[in-house]
Amino acid sequence: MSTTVPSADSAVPVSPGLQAERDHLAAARDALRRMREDVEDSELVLGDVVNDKVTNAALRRGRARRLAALADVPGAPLFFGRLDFEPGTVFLDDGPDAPAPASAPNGPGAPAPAPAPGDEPDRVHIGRRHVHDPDGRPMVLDWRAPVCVAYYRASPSDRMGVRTRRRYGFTTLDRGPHAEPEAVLTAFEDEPLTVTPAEADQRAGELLSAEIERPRTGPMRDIVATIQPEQDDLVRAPLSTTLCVQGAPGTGKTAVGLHRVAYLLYTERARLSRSGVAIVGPNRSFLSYIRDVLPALGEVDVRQTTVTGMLTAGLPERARPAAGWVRRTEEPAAARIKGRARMAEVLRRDLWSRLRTPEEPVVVRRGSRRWRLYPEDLRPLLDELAGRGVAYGSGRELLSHRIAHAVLSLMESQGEACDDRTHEQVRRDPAVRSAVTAMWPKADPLKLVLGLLTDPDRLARAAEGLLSPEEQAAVLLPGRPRGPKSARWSEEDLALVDEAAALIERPAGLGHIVVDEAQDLSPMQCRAVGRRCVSGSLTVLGDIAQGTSPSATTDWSTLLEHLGKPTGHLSVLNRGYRVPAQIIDFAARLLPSIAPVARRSRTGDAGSGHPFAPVSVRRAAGSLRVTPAVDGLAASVVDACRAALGGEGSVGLVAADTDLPALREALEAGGLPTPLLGEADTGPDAGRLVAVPASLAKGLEFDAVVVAEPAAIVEAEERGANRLYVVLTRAVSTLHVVHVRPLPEALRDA
Ligand SMILES: Nc1ncnc2c1ncn2[C@@H]1O[C@H](COP(=O)(O)OP(=O)(O)OP(=O)(O)O)[C@@H](O)[C@H]1O
Repeated sequence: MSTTVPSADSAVPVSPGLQAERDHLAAARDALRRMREDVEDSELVLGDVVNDKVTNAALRRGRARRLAALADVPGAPLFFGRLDFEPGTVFLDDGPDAPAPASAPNGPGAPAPAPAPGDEPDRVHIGRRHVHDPDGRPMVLDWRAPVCVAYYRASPSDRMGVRTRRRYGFTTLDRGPHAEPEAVLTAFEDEPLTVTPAEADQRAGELLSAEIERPRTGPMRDIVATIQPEQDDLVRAPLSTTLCVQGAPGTGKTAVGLHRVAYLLYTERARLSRSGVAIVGPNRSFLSYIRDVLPALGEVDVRQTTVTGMLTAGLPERARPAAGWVRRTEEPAAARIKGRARMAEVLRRDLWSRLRTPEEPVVVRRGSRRWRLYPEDLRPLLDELAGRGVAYGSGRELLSHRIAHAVLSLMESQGEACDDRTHEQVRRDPAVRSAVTAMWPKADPLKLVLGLLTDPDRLARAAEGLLSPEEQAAVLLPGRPRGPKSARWSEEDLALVDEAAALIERPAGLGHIVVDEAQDLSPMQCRAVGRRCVSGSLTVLGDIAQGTSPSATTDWSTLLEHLGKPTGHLSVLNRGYRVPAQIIDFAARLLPSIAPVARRSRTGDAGSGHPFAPVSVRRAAGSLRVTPAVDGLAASVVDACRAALGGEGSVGLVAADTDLPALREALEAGGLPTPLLGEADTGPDAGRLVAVPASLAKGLEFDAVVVAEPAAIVEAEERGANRLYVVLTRAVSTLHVVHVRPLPEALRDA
């Protein structure tokens, strides 16, 4: 049975069922407001002695966080679904006060018993936040609660105790510039789980397509109302599991990663709020695109960064070049060499080659007496420590203790009384300190890498047997930088700096890291991410066919090894949600050349001939147009963009980075000023039409995409054909390819 009232207009009569749901929504909103007020009114100030001030500040931060987590989500209803369970499945008695364990009383395929008169179901509304009434009775359950699993996974063949699943349609009312938009329920659809599996599939498919095709106007939105069973499996995998997800374009990898973070924070909040969680994405435009998803799910405390952002966060601000840490793009060949894992050994050798065996004795004066340690006494101390596998930085400290201990042994053998104070005094004695500095010099990661990459002889010593002379020449830094601040670092250099920093002092660990577009990480970058997660776990998301970096991986198991998680569990997502079949079939023609099957990793076959191709869940007639630009590229692109703006939602014009300026000028001249993605203050929500350099298209999507001159995108870089594959798979509804030059061979005759 389904009820649909397509309008939010109060003049249109609504069915009693829909009215009841609207009333419940209004009551839940009131209850959430009261929950917020309770937090706002909570007493914070304990006093003004110093300790209390510290505690107060922490309490204030905690309160701000709780308030942010209790914020209503403007434009989205507080609940998106409802489950009617068999009576007694969820609640112990006849009310929602006492939840029972969420076990499924009916085994897979068990028929639904016919409801007896008065046989009221256990009813739960499901939303992004938990909301309870003033008596503590749940009005909306958080989607992450165990009982809500059934919303995503129950099916006619395994009902999990559910009689009926209800999904809501809503519309967002714009309340003017000074008020938040308001979500109004306009419809609901009931899915009895007593139908045949085929009927259920068809109905669920229609709902899903409607949700995916809802026009986009801004940053990515959550998919919490329509997470699919294969996605839910990954979202709810336990924290201890490191997951690696190979997924073709638009299969929901990013969405899964973000929802998994929200889920883990719900189930393991205490552990993860101590250790921290981070999301690592390919670039700042992507981060800006995904920025609203976690806050919409009530999670406001997750760091979202790029790999380089993560690696440079701990570097001293005073050493930061004025133009930013990354000032140079590495040539592909040099990038590959610098990205290889063996660079870690080059750095290790260079760092530890700084140890010096002493040539002079250490002489400690105490009163009228002098205590001497000779080089032959000191050398074993140095060798023993160097062989123990300690971090370089802590070795200095340990050496000073060893030397003090040896001096104290001498003193005691001569009848001197020694205690801990004597040990500390000897350890801090200037003679001991300067011996330590001579034997175990201080090290700074930036200076170490700078020194190594600007001194061919030093590099040759460290790289012997690891890098050929040509490879050594390729990794040297350009120019003659005087110090770290004037060096022109590349992203690959900064991964080396991070390796050096970790050799000196091990970095603090995080509880969980999600790495998106992980196929592009070099082995050295993987090591950098992995060492921040030694005792935590990772969610590694990517697509081998979308690898565009010089070091892009061709094999997930190797990448997992570099991340330090060789037993990570590999899963494949192959149901494509974003891109209609006509478009994905067109783009997938590139796959045999960009991701030859011989290079496939342990993935399953998607069923469409290539292991990395998705099977689209949607077909959309007329979604693909490929047209030669008869009036020249710019004029045709302007026409294509104008036509795309005739439809609903967002429009992305994607072209080779160097082609974009001329195209933007033509658009401006044609009355369509088009902001550039990545420009200050322009995110994907800057306007309906945005110009996207091909190099920044990864991970983004638009309702309509215009791609200008594929040949130029292919030519722009070494893995340009992979880049083109990324670019061609950004469209949700329509893709229009405009070209003057011949298309890449695989795409001809479209
Ligand atoms: N279960 C779902 N319900 C509704 N929309 C979905 C679902 N799964 C994915 N989508 C939508 O499909 C689109 C693609 O999702 P997402 O960006 O997570 O895919 P991806 O695998 O990371 O793609 P790419 O590799 O191309 O970056 C998004 O708009 C997302 O909201």
